[in-house]
Amino acid sequence: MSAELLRLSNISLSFKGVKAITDISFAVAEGEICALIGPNGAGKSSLLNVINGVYAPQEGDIHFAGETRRRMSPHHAAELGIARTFQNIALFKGMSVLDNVISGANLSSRASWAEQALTLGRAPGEEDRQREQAEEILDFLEIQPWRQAIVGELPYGLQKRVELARALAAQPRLLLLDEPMAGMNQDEKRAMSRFIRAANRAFGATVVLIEHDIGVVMDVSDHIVALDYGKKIADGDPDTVRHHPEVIAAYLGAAH
Ligand SMILES: Nc1ncnc2c1ncn2[C@@H]1O[C@H](COP(=O)(O)OP(=O)(O)OP(=O)(O)O)[C@@H](O)[C@H]1O
Repeated sequence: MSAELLRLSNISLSFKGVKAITDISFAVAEGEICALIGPNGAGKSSLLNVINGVYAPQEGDIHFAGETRRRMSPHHAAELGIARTFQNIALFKGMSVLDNVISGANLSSRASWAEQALTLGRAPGEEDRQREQAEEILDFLEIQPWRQAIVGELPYGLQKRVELARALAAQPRLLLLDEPMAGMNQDEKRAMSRFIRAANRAFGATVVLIEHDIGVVMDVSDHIVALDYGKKIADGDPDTVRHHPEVIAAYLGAAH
């Protein structure tokens, strides 16, 4: 069995006294694809925001790559190799596909921001390396034909793929994908699932994703954690979680 990359221990988070997450614990093994599922408002996005340091939980600890902490800044999370995509695409819409992907590489660059701005130190060689790597990722995700296209002018499904490319350019150890298939038709979802699986294998990135389409979730994930009203209701392999009575009741539409 693979080593643990991430473990959440007894995480609780509330907003002005309203509980979004209650006492959630689970572990993600290095190299796996883990899906967070649950109805609207179950706490899935909040949990991603805890993992990448945007929200500070009131209780609990996050263990990541050998470090344990209550919270970390988003900046530190990026340095540790945590990258993410967003429910509503967060790309530079007026820039080219290639430049967007290169901007993702900058997040993990060893040259400091000041060095890059002044093109001192490691920055010039770094720039070539980043461009080369960005081109490789564009090839891998089959978006090379649009490399010079302006992102905002591309169809939605392709923009989602560019966002995945940008996150991969940071060479993450942990990739957080918030609804990577949202708004896609079945063909686009199938293609995106294939790219996520391929990226997981080829780049060795562990993935935690949020997805509502249960068919896609069953197909793409090794491990599923189900939430309802901020609590964990099931945790295991897809087959176990699919047949869990609380999951059937809460998520798959049976009456409460
Ligand atoms: N910044 C915030 N301020 C106040 N309440 C919040 C905030 N973020 C989330 N919440 C609340 O926390 C709860 C969990 O929300 P969250 O967005 O994490 O759920 P979700 O499972 O991702 O839902 P969805 O599938 O609709 O995206 C909800 O009740 C939500 O209203």
